[in-house]
Amino acid sequence: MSAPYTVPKLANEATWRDAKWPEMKNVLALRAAAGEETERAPVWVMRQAGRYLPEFLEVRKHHSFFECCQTPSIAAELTLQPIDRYPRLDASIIFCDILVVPQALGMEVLMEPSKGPVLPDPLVTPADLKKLRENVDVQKELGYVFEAVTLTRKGLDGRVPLIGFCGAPWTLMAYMVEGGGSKTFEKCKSWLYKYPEESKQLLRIVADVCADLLVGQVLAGAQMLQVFDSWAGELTPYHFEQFALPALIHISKKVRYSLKQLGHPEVPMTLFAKGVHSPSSLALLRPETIFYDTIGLDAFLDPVEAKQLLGGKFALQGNFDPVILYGGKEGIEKEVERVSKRFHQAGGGWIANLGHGITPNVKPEDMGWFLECVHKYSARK
Ligand SMILES: Cc1c2[nH]c(c1CCC(=O)O)Cc1[nH]c(c(CCC(=O)O)c1C)Cc1[nH]c(c(CCC(=O)O)c1C)Cc1[nH]c(c(C)c1CCC(=O)O)C2
Repeated sequence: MSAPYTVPKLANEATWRDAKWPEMKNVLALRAAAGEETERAPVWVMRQAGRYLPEFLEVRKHHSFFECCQTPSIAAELTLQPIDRYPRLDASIIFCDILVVPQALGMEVLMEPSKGPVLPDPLVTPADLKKLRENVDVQKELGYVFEAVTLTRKGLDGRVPLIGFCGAPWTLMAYMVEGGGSKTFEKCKSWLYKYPEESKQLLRIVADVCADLLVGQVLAGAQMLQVFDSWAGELTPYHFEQFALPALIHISKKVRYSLKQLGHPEVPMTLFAKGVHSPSSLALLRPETIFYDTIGLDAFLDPVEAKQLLGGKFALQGNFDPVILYGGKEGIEKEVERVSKRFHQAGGGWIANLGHGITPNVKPEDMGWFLECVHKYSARK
């Protein structure tokens, strides 16, 4: 039988075994990802390197967004900023963006200050699929991400584990077809109705690059992985199952297969499928069916209810409302206490996080207070 997946060709394929990484001082996040009920919840925050930090804005004054992503020394510096500022963070996430995958496929992506991402030449009909680069060489197109990961892992000096990530195929397809963000998702959703087979083909093309990007990050030093399906909630449960989910499973299976072929130990994988709330969709996300270890919840799910639908003794991640950070000291403390009780009741591993990214107007000291509260109230008595 032929191999089910093509393992990417990567520069550090032969050398990862020789890497001498600094000894880990804090592996709480890795333990929780393995399903362990840790003495307190490890905590990190989506978009923890971002515009709420003055030191981030200072760097951004001198470099464009994608220049930051593409220059390994800058990406590493930005990744380390929140870790240096907040000793209470228990994980680091590499500074990059989900849209580097459409770039690797040959699409132009601009980051416009008032609009966010813009793809000036989107995919309009399936005939445009031929514009995409075939057999993407991730080492060539995205080698800068791998370099940034290695530099960061060294710079972390074992303080906390490093998370690698990618966008999910459906979320990336949304950007590639809409040409940027959208309120209605009319164009990308109409592809699913008009061109179901070509949509699946596109999702598969994207998933292949995503998987290779994740494998490359692991060989370069990433210790955990997260897939961001930020627009999963725009789909009906039927379309989530038919389109988004098979592409997510393709990623987890291809990553696991490739790492095994390369002789690398497995790393925990988290799926963050934002807005997936229907009981039937959640029931599809059982780790044993989709091969992800941790399920990230957004703020609109109750951890106990979600756990009942998901079943099993595995880890949940989340799910504080990002607006908690505007709630004032007392408001933050009360809400952390309330949500912590729900996660304790849900049982299994818990990686504390927001239910979506931290927003630009948060005061850095409020983020610090939030982390302090998580340390206090997530402690199991
Ligand atoms: C949808 C999505 C994108 N990017 C990402 C997602 C999935 C998570 C989510 O749903 O928020 C993921 C992402 N983007 C960024 C990271 C870095 C790591 C981290 O700290 O979490 C991660 C994990 C940096 C970033 N990516 C972006 C910034 C800000 C841009 C700037 O500095 O000008 C940062 C720090 C830009 C970006 N990138 C994207 C958008 C919509 C925007 C503009 C809007 C916004 O800023 O929130 C696409």
